[in-house]
Amino acid sequence: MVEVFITNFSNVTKHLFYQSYPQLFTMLFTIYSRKTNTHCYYSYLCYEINLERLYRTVMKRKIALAADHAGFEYKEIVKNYLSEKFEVQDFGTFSTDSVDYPDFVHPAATSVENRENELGILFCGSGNGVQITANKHQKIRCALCWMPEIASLARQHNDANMISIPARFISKELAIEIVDKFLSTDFEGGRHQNRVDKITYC
Ligand SMILES: O=C(CO)[C@H](O)[C@H](O)COP(=O)(O)O
Repeated sequence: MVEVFITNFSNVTKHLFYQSYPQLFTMLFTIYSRKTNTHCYYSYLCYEINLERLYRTVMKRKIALAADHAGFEYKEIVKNYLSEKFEVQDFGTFSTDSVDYPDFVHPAATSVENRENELGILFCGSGNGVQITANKHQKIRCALCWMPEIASLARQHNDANMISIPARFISKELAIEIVDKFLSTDFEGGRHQNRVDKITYC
């Protein structure tokens, strides 16, 4: 039954299914690989990587945004900037009234962990509070970015799936450049993959 299920699906369908039900898909794929005695883990990773690229070209990429009152204005600017090309999910805050950033960051980080959103962008005054909060999540690698080169490196070397922007310390133009670099740069893998793999084992 599992074999029929796996083999009858096109890769695109599999990927879309994986996007919606990652745990169920992974479970079925594991059963299938054991049953057929094939090294499906690697083929799964390969098609995951290739389909990720295909997916990006045909589907709008999903981006989570969250901010506190200090980052609210920058969040709105970035939201407007991204809204045409990306599917943006705004987790708040929705005004400059004083708030506590974890109330907005945790839901945004959870959505990236659950793969409801591919990547996330966070804003607060210094960028630190939102970053520290996001990095409490096991599957989140959130990098504090105050210049575009740091955002590129966060993707290339750290496979960062979220960034934090210090809204009180950089210009709006620079924030947009940082966002552009973050969203257009891929993880390099290789030696960096080994290091990233070791991050959560502490
Ligand atoms: O940067 C931040 C957290 O790292 C916050 O935006 C900052 O602490 C908010 O400060 P205030 O309540 O004084 O506006």
